[in-house]
Amino acid sequence: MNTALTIAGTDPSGGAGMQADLKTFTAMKVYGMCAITAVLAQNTCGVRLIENVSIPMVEAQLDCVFEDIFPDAVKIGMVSSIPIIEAIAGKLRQYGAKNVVLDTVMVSTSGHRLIDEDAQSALTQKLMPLSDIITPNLPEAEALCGFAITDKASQQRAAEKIAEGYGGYILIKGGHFDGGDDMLYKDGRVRWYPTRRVETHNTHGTGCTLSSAITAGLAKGLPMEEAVERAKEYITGALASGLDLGKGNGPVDHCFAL
Ligand SMILES: Nc1ncnc2c1ncn2[C@@H]1O[C@H](COP(=O)(O)OP(=O)(O)OP(=O)(O)O)[C@@H](O)[C@H]1O
Ligand SMILES: Cc1ncc(CO)c(N)n1
Repeated sequence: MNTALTIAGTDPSGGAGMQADLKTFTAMKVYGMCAITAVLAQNTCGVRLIENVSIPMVEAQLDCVFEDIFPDAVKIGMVSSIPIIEAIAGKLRQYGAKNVVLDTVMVSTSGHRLIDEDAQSALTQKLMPLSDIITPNLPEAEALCGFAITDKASQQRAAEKIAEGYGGYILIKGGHFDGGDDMLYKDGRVRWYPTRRVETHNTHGTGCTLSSAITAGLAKGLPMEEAVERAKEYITGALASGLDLGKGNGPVDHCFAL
C-alpha cells in the first residue's frame, strides 16, 4: 500500500481541505494521512471562522507521521501564516520529504482569504523550493508572476516567469477561464491537459481534489505527466457524477468510482 500525507486545513462540510484530500487518497487506493494546519468553520456557502493550530502542534503532528509511516508523497494545502510555513518547511527538510505537491491556496472559491497577505512571499521562498510541483489557479498564478493572464499565451508566459526562480513543475489550472485548459510546464516544455467542461455550480474543493489526486499518483510511483493526467480524469469524473449537495457551491463526488 502506498502512502500519502496531506498538510492542510479542515472543511467540516467535507468538500474541501483535508477531508477532500483524504477521500481522494482513499478513492485512488492510497493510504491517507493528515496533519492539520487550521480548523475552519466553513461549508458550501462560505468560510465563517478560522483558527490556526499552534506551531508545536503542527510540528508534533509531522514528527508523528514521519517517524512512523514515512509518506511516499506529501501534499501541502492551506497554510495561513509565516510561522506555520516555516515550521512545515523545517520539518519537510529535516525528514527529507519526497514527491511534494504544493497547492498554492490563497483565496477560497467563495472569495475568503485563506493565507495572511504577508505570508504569500514565505510560501514562495520557503515552500516552493521544497516542492516538485505547484498547482496555482489563474488568480494565484497572476499573484506569483505579477501580470494578468488573459489567454493561453499569457498562461504560458506566466509559467516561464514563475520558473525563473523555481525548478519544479508548474501546473497552471485554467478553471477560472470558462472551461480553460490546464497547462503543465517545466524547463521550457509545455503540455496542455484539455478540460471537458461540466455544466455545474458544484465546484467546491476542485483545487484541493486535483492536487491531492496528483499526490496519490506520485505516491504510487507514476511519473509527473501521468499523475497529472490521471488526476485530471479523476476531477472530471467527480464533477460529472452530478452530486448535488448543500445550499451554495456543492462538493464534487470524490467517491464516484466506488
Ligand atoms: N466546471 C468544470 N468542468 C470541468 N472541469 C472543471 C470545472 N471547474 C473546475 N474544473 C477543473 O478542476 C480543476 C481545479 O480547477 P480550478 O481552477 O477551479 O481550481 P481552484 O480554483 O484552485 O479550485 P478551488 O475552487 O477549490 O479553489 C482544474 O483541472 C479545472 O479544469
Ligand atoms: C481548508 C481549505 N483549504 C482549501 C480551500 C480552497 O478551496 C478551502 N476552501 N478550505
